[in-house]
Amino acid sequence: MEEADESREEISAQMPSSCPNRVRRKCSLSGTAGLTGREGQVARGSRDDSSPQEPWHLRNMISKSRWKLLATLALVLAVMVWYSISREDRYTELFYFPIPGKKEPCLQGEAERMASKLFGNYSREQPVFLQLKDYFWVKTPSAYELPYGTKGSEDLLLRVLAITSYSVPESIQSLKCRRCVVVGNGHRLRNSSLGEAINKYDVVIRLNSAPVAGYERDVGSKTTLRLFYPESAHFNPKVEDNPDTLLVMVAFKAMDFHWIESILSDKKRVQKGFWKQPPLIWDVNPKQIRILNPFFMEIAADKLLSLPIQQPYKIKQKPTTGLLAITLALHLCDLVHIAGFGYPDAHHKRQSIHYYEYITLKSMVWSGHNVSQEALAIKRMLEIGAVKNLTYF
Ligand SMILES: CC(=O)N[C@H]1[C@H]([C@H](O)[C@H](O)CO)O[C@](OP(=O)(O)OC[C@H]2O[C@@H](n3ccc(N)nc3=O)[C@H](O)[C@@H]2O)(C(=O)O)C[C@@H]1O
Ligand SMILES: CO[C@@H]1[C@H](O)[C@@H](O)[C@H](O[C@H]2[C@H](O)[C@@H](NC(C)=O)[C@H](OCc3ccccc3)O[C@@H]2CO)O[C@@H]1CO
Repeated sequence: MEEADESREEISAQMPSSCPNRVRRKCSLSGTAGLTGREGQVARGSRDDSSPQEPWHLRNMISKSRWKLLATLALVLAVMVWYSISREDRYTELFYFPIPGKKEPCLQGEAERMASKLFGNYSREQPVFLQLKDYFWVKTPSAYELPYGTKGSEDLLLRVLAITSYSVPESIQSLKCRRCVVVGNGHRLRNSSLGEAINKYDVVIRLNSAPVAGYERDVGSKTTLRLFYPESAHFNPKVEDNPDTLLVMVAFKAMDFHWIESILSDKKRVQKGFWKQPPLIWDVNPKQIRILNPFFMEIAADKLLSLPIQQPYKIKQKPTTGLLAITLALHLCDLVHIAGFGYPDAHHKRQSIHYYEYITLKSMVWSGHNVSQEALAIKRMLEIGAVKNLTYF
């Protein structure tokens, strides 16, 4: 209070009484040095002022100045808060700590904005899963063959889509803001104690045959979507998944459609054409199966890894299932966090790459994945804030 009175006096002391109303602000800046006698008294807001209007104007101006001062302070404070938050983001961009027991703040449309930044001009209209209508009535012409498109596999696909579904479940559809976490299979999840935090996301995306049973403390137990291909399908999905988990098949070759059709329609199994034996008996509910739109593979390959569409080599380069899942999440979700991504560096070649088994980088020599290139793509996503990482990178 005292301070306020002082500042009022200070301002009023600088105010020449001769200032006309319209130039008051300018006038006040010119100062009152040398004001004496009555002039000085008026400038200080003297009570015996012959013009009864002046003290009111002075008070008005004082309160205006005070508001201006407060507004400036608030602005400075806001800038400081904004700056410190953005700095904090930069520090944590490679490693994000979820607050236990607290749901992540979710900004509707945020991942979509980030996806546009990353992928440039790309269609939001694409369905997440392939749908029968696109192959039944009007055959959707696809520019590419598998794995980036469905060209040449339409009839096979028609049969598969007739026995599977394509809808995004209402439980996901109805969410105002979708918080998603993509759980990679990396060794970094071991002893991470992230299970509880992972289970809190609306959508938990897992990959291949990554187990949860026995690893709940580190990786959680909720699985909303699991991306897989025949060679990576878990032999006992009921143990690792929830009854409502969507099993999303990523097709790399026509044989993958053959496999899922033979399983679901109980047709004769074909064993040739796979690089690893997939399950021949697979106990799943057909309602849980979806076929991922190859569009996401194209986006990951082209926009994130700059891979050529046509590859004349024996070992064709392709995105890992994890990178594909992040691409999908940026399309499906509003907030995308990741965990368990990142391979050991050259100095730790003998370190396991998985959280659930001992297997080294050597196993990936024929995989057609460029993990260094993928690391750069993920770092870029972390840097622009498109995704946040719950484990280190
Ligand atoms: C031998 C082999 O072919 N291994 C491939 C395996 C294998 O086919 C399945 O595990 C079988 O169940 O699958 C892959 O991947 P994998 O199943 O190992 O891991 C799933 C995804 O997690 C991310 N990851 C994994 C380990 C690690 N140290 N850092 C990571 O970032 C990657 O994004 C990875 O995609 C695959 O599908 O991409 C890629 C691997 O190259
Ligand atoms: C997302 O890719 C999946 C997995 O991560 C890859 O490791 C795997 O790569 C296999 C590749 O697809 C096979 N290629 C063909 C044409 O089937 C390859 O087959 C053996 C081979 C080896 C060397 C040269 C030619 C062929 O085996 C790779 C695994 O070692 O693909 C997965 C998707 O299917």
